[in-house]
Amino acid sequence: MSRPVQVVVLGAGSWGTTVAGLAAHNTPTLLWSRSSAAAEEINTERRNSRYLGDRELPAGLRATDDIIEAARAADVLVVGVPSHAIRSTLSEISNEVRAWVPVLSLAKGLEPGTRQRPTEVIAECLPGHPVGLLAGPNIAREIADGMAAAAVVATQDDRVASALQPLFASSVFRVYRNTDVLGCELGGVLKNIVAIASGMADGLGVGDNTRAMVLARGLAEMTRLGEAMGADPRTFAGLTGVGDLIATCMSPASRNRRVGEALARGLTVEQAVAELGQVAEGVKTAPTVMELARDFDVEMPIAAEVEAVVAGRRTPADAYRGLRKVAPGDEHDMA
Ligand SMILES: NC(=O)C1=CN([C@@H]2O[C@H](COP(=O)(O)OP(=O)(O)OC[C@H]3O[C@@H](n4cnc5c(N)ncnc54)[C@H](OP(=O)(O)O)[C@@H]3O)[C@@H](O)[C@H]2O)C=CC1
Ligand SMILES: O=C(CO)COP(=O)(O)O
Repeated sequence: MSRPVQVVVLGAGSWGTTVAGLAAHNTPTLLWSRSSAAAEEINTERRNSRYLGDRELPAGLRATDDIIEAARAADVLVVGVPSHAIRSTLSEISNEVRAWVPVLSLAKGLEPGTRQRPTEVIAECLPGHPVGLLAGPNIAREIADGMAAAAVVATQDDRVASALQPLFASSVFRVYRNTDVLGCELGGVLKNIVAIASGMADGLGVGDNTRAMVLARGLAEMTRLGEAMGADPRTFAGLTGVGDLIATCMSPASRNRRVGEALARGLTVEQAVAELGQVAEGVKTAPTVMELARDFDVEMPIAAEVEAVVAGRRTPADAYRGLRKVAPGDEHDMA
């Protein structure tokens, strides 16, 4: 009789812990935290109080602070640390993960400096492994509370995604497949920038029409850059595109949206991030996205204003005044 698949999740933040909880309902799951106190709390109290409050974690979930033990145990490796920490985390275990173990990214940012997507960083750190991602409109706390949601496993080889789907799925967590890894990954990355713009709009007290305009034109920017980079434009109309955009721009729990709101309240970006105490990937990713927009010659006026605010060159109110100056052309064209 074959033994069950061992899932290992690296990173015990809000989403890493939640995904580990999903997997633990289906198969043995080990969660690595760099904090021994957090690992102990998960093992003894079945809670990760810093990130998920009092929510109870499944009994089958085990945690460790030993990354070598975790890497060696993995039949499936899930990378749940923020984008800027993927390379340093995987460099510790590059010789420890068995050949052919599939690796799934949860991250929704770009690596500063290299401009690489998480799956590209993973492929460099763990060459030869099938690499993909799990993404979609997935606010961690709602899923940890058992509310219904859907996500996408994206891998180039559809057979790998088919094998991974049931490890994370449940009666309330639907897992779809998509072979457009680039499009799915960019959707998750780019919606964070629009969510900062949406939070700024809410902080400035705009109405629902303005909010809808930011979402619709933000989606147009995401799709334009994605298509220019080689993604399938249809992907942006799906869960990892417009789906994640809506969830992140509307949810009071979204960290990127909350950063935008804090900026509109007059906080500096450093103060906004400190107030949050969790990762908001859009802050670090905004300048990198603008570099890509220039390289691929794509107009991204909303992302440009967000980048200017995050860099401290513009106030949120000025950014919104700036957006009003963009001449509206054909809806399907550039700006
Ligand atoms: N939260 C959500 O709803 C969702 C998040 N995501 C994405 O998942 C990724 C992780 O986010 P999330 O779990 O929410 O983030 P959190 O801020 O909640 O947690 C980050 C985790 O990564 C660890 N970490 C941070 N820096 C390092 C480092 N340099 N080396 C090793 N570990 C590190 C933290 O450890 P410590 O606690 O010790 O600081 C913590 O365990 C992000 O890319 C995010 O965009 C995707 C979908 C949903
Ligand atoms: O990606 C997310 C939901 O799908 C979480 O968004 P935040 O990182 O803004 O909280």
